[in-house]
Amino acid sequence: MHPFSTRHRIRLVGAGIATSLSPALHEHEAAALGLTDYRYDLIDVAAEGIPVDRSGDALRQAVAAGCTGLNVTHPCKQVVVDSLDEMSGNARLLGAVNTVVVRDGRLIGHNTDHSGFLAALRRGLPDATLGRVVLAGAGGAGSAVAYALAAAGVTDLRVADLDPARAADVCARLAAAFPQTRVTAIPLEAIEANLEHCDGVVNASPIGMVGHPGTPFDTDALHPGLWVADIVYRPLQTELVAAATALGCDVLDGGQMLVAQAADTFALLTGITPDPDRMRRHLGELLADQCAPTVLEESR
Ligand SMILES: NC(=O)C1=CN([C@@H]2O[C@H](COP(=O)(O)OP(=O)(O)OC[C@H]3O[C@@H](n4cnc5c(N)ncnc54)[C@H](O)[C@@H]3O)[C@@H](O)[C@H]2O)C=CC1
Ligand SMILES: O=C1C[C@@](O)(C(=O)O)C[C@@H](O)[C@@H]1O
Repeated sequence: MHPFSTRHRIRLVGAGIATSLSPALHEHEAAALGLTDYRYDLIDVAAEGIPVDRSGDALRQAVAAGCTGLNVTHPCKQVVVDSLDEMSGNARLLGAVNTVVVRDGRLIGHNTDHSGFLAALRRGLPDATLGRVVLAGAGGAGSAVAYALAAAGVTDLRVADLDPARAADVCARLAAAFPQTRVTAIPLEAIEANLEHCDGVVNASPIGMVGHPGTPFDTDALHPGLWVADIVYRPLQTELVAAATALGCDVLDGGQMLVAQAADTFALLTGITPDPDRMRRHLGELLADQCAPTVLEESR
């Protein structure tokens, strides 16, 4: 029997997600593929007064109420891990989940943030030198980005987080999985000094997203030889992306990763491989509707 149903009730669990473009991206792609019974809705734990440490319960309640698959986002990706029945190898190694597949009532955690970032990096910055790279933010998405950077061949990765224990945890996990990559936790205030001798920098902290204005470090430390990636996509043109673009750096915005991780999640949930080019075009249209100038548009 085919393990995939034709009825899909997908939920995104997270806080402050009202402006997420995932519902539109998923539903548009489903319709284009002829999946007429595909709905993607939000469970905003902040708006619904659900404490973050109970987000795993929210996830199970959603499944009991008929939900057939989930995305999980900030700040729940690590918290929900203990509520799952099973995890993919990558998700277990990362200790973070952004996709939950439901099979016979069992909740199986996956992580498409790492495959999504890797695909985005390869597509958006194909010539990036992958020697020494600084990563700001080691939360749910940051740990996945760190994994992708090590998998891409970065030889010296320096990780900073507001919470130094998180940076140390990601470094410990990666050191075991990627012995060829030197992985070091650095203090937040050391980012600028480290950038001087780096090839690239990635922001995987929420700084720059709607509700978290600013940049994760002083952009005076940027230099034109540096490639700059930001995974924040609301807005696409973060202050960091704007400063790096103005300086002539090679830049990757968060839209590329958004599409790539959504495509990987869609395939896990439906068993059908979506068309990432169509999804990218649709994201461009959604952002144009919001009157946002996009680097994604220019790179199409
Ligand atoms: N483009 C895409 O497809 C994706 C985008 N994102 C975005 O990435 C951001 C982070 O998401 P998650 O990792 O899920 O959140 P999270 O809450 O799990 O982790 C955020 C981490 O950033 C750290 N942090 C906060 N301020 C910082 C600063 N100034 N410098 C360094 N670290 C700092 C926090 O301590 C925490 O460890 C969000 O804006 C989210 O929307 C996340 C996943 C995919
Ligand atoms: O964290 C993110 C971003 C996202 O939550 C969104 O905003 O649409 C969708 C999630 O799948 C992904 O892991």
